[in-house]
Amino acid sequence: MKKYVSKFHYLTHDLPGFSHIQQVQMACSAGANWIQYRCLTKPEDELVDEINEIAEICDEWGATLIIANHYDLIDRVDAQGVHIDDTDADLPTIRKVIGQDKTLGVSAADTDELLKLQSTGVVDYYAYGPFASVVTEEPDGSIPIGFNGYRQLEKLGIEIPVIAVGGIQLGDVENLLQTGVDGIAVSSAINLVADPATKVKEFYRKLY
Ligand SMILES: Cc1ncc(COP(=O)(O)OP(=O)(O)O)c(N)n1
Ligand SMILES: Cc1ncsc1CCOP(=O)(O)O
Ligand SMILES: [Mg+2]
Repeated sequence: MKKYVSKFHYLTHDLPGFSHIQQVQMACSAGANWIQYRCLTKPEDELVDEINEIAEICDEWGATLIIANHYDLIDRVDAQGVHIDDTDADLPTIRKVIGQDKTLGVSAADTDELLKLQSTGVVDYYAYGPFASVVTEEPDGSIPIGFNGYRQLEKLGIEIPVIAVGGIQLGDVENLLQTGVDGIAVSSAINLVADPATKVKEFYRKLY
């Protein structure tokens, strides 16, 4: 079943003084229609409450909610899908756990990983990156893909939407879209600036 995947994925981030809930309120009210809750710090019981509070905000604004990694929580939260950052995860099992109706996105860092994901037949979109260096993370050895890397996608015969991610700034959007990617995912370029809501709107204006 082919599912709708937005051109713009807004990712929350663990930040002092700007909670995930505040981030989602900001993004939805600025027009974001696809929110990924990416919390790497909280225990499970706190996650469930926070995700359900965020789900209410998303419902109010008509935004899709994806949760990063915690697919095992899917029956306890009102989210429309899951993003898995580990390409080596047992994706067919994860698909079984979440069911056919939920969206399943997975990260890939090179073309071999993309092809491996494609061979599973259970993934709805690929997040391919990092595009450039990611300021909020310790270096993990990933080689930035850059515009040229995304231009190679056409030759690979990838049939599922590819979302560029990692270190994307507003000024990169036009050129990224010309490479053939289906969309972009952004966290830092929005969450770390003084006026994040204006930045969300600027990303939308570049994308549509
Ligand atoms: C849309 C999207 N892309 C990437 C990630 C996470 O990035 P990744 O580097 O694959 O994983 P971690 O840094 O979280 O280990 C994401 N969550 N969503
Ligand atoms: C944390 C992370 N690591 C690789 S992609 C990604 C998500 C967002 O990257 P950015 O914060 O640069 O938009
Ligand atoms: Mg990473």
